[in-house]
Amino acid sequence: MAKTKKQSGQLGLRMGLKDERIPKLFGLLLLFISVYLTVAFVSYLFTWKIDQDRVLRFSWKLLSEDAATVDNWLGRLGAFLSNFFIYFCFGLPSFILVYFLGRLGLNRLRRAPLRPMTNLFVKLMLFTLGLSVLLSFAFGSLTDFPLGGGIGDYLVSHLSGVLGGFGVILLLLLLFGLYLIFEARIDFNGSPRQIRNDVVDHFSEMVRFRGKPKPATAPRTAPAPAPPAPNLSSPKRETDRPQTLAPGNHGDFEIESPRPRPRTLSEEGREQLRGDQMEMPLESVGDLTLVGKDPLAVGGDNLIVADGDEGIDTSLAVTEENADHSEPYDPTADLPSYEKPHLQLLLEGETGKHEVDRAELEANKDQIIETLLNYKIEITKIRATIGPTVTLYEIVPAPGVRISKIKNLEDDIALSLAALGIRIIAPIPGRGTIGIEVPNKNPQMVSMREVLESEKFRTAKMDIPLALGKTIKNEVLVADLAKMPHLLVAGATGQGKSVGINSIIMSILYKKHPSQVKLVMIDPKKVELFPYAKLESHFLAFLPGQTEPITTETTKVIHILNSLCIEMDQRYDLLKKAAARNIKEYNEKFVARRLNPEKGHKFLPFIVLIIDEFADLIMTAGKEVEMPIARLAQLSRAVGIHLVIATQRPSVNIITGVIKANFPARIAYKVTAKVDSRTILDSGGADQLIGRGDMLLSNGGDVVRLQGAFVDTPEVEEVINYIGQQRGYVEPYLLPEYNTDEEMAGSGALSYADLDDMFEDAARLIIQQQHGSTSMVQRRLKLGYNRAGRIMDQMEQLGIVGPSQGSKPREVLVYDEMELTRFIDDLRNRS
Ligand SMILES: Nc1ncnc2c1ncn2[C@@H]1O[C@H](COP(=O)(O)OP(=O)(O)OP(=O)(O)O)[C@@H](O)[C@H]1O
Repeated sequence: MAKTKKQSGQLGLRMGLKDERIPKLFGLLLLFISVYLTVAFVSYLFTWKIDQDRVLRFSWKLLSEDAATVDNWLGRLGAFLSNFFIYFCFGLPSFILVYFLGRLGLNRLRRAPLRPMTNLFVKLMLFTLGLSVLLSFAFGSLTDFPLGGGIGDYLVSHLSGVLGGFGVILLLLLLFGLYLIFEARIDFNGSPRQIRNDVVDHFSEMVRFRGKPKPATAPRTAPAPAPPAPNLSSPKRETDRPQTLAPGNHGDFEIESPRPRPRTLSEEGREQLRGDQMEMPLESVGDLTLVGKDPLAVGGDNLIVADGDEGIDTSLAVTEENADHSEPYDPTADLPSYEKPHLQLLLEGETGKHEVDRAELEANKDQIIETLLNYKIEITKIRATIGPTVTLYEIVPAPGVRISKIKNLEDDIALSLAALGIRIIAPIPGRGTIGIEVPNKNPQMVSMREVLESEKFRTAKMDIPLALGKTIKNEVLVADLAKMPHLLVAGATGQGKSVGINSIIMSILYKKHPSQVKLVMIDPKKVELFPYAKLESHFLAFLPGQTEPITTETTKVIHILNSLCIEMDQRYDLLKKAAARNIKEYNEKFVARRLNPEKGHKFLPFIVLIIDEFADLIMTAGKEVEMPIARLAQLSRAVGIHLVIATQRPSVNIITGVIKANFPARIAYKVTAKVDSRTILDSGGADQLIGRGDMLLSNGGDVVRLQGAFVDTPEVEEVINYIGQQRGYVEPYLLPEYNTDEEMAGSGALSYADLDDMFEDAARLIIQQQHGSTSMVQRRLKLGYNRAGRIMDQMEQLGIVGPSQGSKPREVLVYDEMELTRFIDDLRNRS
């Protein structure tokens, strides 16, 4: 009994020490001390002359001597401590130590690992000493103030005795040089400007010191020009308005606050119209209701499908490491100086042009009513919602009127309204009303800039937010590509598809750091995406040895698609090892340092594959392209690989059943025939669009009409240049090597029949264990020495393991079992 009590007492003690409140308390105390000393030191700068005599006279007894008065703002303790540190120790650089105390306090409060603090302490201590010497040496004789403190003065007098004054200067320079080489690791190969930039970067980084140690494997970034200053001379559309961002905050959506642009009368009128909710009897003159809710926005945000990631088998043992709550891993730390593009690089939207005057509304409404009456369709109410390019008239038919009847009159109504692009939605899903969309006489262009600066986009907490355009209700629609999870874009030529692709890419570039998203670009037409090649060392991913980062040739495309499949398999493997269901969970674990990089774990960026025009690919390579696309589309969602594929040939031999089945989210621009619309959306509608970025977005059935955001090629180039000029990764993001069948066949003249019966088991074992040892195969599979040796040789011939290395195990060259299965299937098919 006594023993149990003792045990529980120990347990209590242990729990007490482990109690996370203790380091926090300690941290708070340190912070207090740091603030206290800062104030005392600052006060010392003003009061040192008055206080010094008293402090020196009383020494530490000052603290207990009530009669002694001092001027320091923090009393006798403040006077004593500041005198001690500044006068006796380090002079002005004492502030550096106070800074360190503050950092340590924060570190304890956050319960981050202590090791970086030790490093920081050593660094700052040396820096403090060096600075004390420098100050004493250079300015000590100019003032009575103890600039370098007692220690600085002592070292200077001692050193200058030994080395002479000039010797001290040389010594200081030597120390600085050593610091640059060993600590700042400055590369002296660059131009003087680059070296200077690197030094400045280093020191500013140190002062900012985020305490996030770079991962051991982090590539060192090459010296490159510092990020360019914001381009203040970027072109403006129409008006040359003042800058709206504070310098230095470019692209930082949180702090950027656009100045409200001057409103035009017509805009104000519109706003008011939109705000109004008027329901009037039909007979009255202005019997229009302007609604505030978008009846069509059945999609809206709902477009983003619920997060039902296809889970993977997580039964494997969890290999969690570093459960000691170290400081989170910061994927952006490899490129800390990267600045997202700022909004001034884009043109401002047109203003004052988009008038929808009341007369137009009334005329359209009257005509709709009249036309319907001609066909004996009575209605009880009509409401209008004005969008950027079209106005939606929502009508409530009189009881007893069949909806199909109205639907059949679509062409007649269009004819009588003498306008192109009438689209009838009968009924509007979930509302039981009928929608008639009529194009506005003066359509409004939706600029990329206004959608990017919208609150919705700026605050979007999505994995891959895409600001696609504005809905009929003039609301910016932001969709998450990660949840779509792939996007098929189609439309006749010249209707806005390329602009749409650019706006998708812009959304990503404006929101994401290069460590978070990688783009794989395929452009068989060779003209659309080539400007993005400049993002090679920032955002692009491609194959090793690929000279052009944007893939244009069909054979290379096949390689890259298969390589992405391998990347997908490898990612699944990593997820499985980490017992994570999807990339989000995986990265969360990695960031929390619960996955060990030494076991192959790494932060996984999202990968977005963009194919601008896949028609030619399907025509020339058929299944070879279609199959990997389908495989990726089916499986890649959970591992963060998303596809955006576009075509201007929306026919069934291009948008095949296989492709359609795997792309629930689709965008249709204007097409010429209803059948094309059906091919893309499974319904008509795209043939009635008006072009120039007018589009329908469908996600698993819901269809939303949008006016796509417009971004012009020069704007795109500005943004690309802004990013391209910044320092990038030394190593671009490379996809796994893909060996073609011929290459694999060359790896050995072995046929499937030649393989030992136990070959597959042995290969699986080796791959699972990632350990190429013959004796392990022997032992685990109960095989004789010779047979196991033969199997190993066969594996070597097939490139599964490397050559024998004497007594050491062979290198395992195949990473996961899926790859092995592919290997074996290929062999089997060939024989
Ligand atoms: N969102 C938009 N807002 C306003 N105008 C647009 C928009 N998108 C496209 N346009 C207009 O339509 C023209 C053609 O657009 P775009 O080049 O994107 O078409 P496309 O379908 O890609 O053509 P192609 O298939 O020949 O490449 C643009 O130059 C522009 O004038």
